[in-house]
Amino acid sequence: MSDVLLKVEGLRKNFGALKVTDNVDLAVEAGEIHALIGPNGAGKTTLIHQLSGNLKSDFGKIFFDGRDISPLSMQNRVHLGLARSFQITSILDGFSVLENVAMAVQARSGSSFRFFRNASREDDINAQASAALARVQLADRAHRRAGSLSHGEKRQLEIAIALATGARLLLLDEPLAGTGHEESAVLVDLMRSLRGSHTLVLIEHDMDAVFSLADHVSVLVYGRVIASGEPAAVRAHPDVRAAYLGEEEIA
Ligand SMILES: Nc1ncnc2c1ncn2[C@@H]1O[C@H](COP(=O)(O)OP(=O)(O)OP(=O)(O)O)[C@@H](O)[C@H]1O
Repeated sequence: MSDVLLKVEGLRKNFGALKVTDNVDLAVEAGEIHALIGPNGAGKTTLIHQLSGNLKSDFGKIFFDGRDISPLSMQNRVHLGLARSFQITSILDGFSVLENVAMAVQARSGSSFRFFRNASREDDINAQASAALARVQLADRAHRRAGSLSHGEKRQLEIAIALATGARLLLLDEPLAGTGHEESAVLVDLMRSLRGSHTLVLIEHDMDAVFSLADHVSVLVYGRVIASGEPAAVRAHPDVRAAYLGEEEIA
């Protein structure tokens, strides 16, 4: 039985005369890894901006857990559990890795904490931050300066920060961009480990990673979804093969 967490209906965004996203429908099931692929300029990043609330849509609706979130700000969407990594989070290089995550926990808890002593509140925040770091395999870096992390570790930290905001659905814009082979393998394992407990929507150009990771692939071309389904079916789709001719290798 399907359990759709994110549903998109007829979403559009024009920049002047350019239809950047054009009547996009999507259904993302809870717990799945859903990859958005498509040639350069297809509208993938714009769509992610629309989903996160960073960009207002011209038409269409977005439902998150059954609720119409189309009118909500990015901040309100984050509160509901929809977070865009690599955008809402900016790592503060001068703070420790743990402090970076603790700030996200604190931002989520806001004034809802009712502790008598500050120390117990701080302990609780640090415990939650440590749990998020353990989840992304960065526990041993907790007390390092965030600025000293490698590029791949910073991406792991960004995911920990998104988890610490209480995100149920993570929007990831090219999580593997700029990572080396080993870093990329760590991040792929990390994303795979989140399957089930979290829902991931990711844009990715690394087709090997996409087809090894994704449960569902949607293909955007000129702002339209030309195919959406299980990876094997999407890969074999003639329109998809035609769209990728001369682009990235999809086979
Ligand atoms: N703010 C903007 N104003 C005008 N045009 C824009 C704006 N943002 C994006 N575009 C245009 O919209 C189209 C889609 O851009 P978008 O970045 O969403 O594509 P993409 O699929 O993410 O591409 P890539 O894979 O290269 O990152 C492009 O032609 C781009 O030039």
